[in-house]
Amino acid sequence: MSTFTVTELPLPGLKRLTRSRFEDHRGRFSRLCCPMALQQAGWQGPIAQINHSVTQHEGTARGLHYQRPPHEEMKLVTCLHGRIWDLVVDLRPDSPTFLRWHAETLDADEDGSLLIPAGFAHGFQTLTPNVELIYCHSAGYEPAFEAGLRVDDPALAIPWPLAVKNLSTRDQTFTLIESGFEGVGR
Ligand SMILES: Cc1cn([C@H]2C[C@H](O)[C@@H](COP(=O)(O)OP(=O)(O)O[C@H]3O[C@H](C)C(=O)[C@H](O)[C@H]3O)O2)c(=O)[nH]c1=O
Repeated sequence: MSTFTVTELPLPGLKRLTRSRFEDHRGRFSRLCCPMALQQAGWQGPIAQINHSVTQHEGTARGLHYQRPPHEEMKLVTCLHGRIWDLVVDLRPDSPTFLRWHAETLDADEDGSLLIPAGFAHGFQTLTPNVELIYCHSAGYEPAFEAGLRVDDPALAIPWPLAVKNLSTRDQTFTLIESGFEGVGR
């Protein structure tokens, strides 16, 4: 069984993975992540950490987060319950799509995951109540290297599908992108 099919997305290195599923009279089974298949899809480094988040209310946004070098990280984001609008911003200063964003809808009843290269900010908005996500990270959590962008930054002009709700204080207080913003190059 091939683990997943890979769809290239408009920002270089960003991919949608669609898992193969086994279904029978009991339900369904799919392989969530497998180092060899992930590497073939472009994953670099270990699976250093796996995180789980639960978000109760529809319209909640979390993000836009990234870790600065040398702790920048790849992420594999999968929705286990509910539906989200999952968004990334390309922060690689040498990228032809620097500061461009792209979003994908991830639904627990489908089999998609978003494979996000290092050098991207990531965030999402819940489109249903009771959303559960699982994240694979290629680097461990380094709070001193955590950074973020504002979900309402006019430089990004992100058209969130719903009115944004329930931002954390931290997410409300990131600084806005100013001219000369250099992204997260090494
Ligand atoms: C990421 C992380 C966080 N934490 C602690 C720090 C806070 O005390 C608490 C919640 O963290 P945070 O507010 O950053 O959680 P989210 O707002 O859901 O952010 C996450 O979701 C956005 C959309 C992402 O892309 C990030 O991977 C991730 O930071 O867990 C840890 O102890 N370990 C960790 O690896």
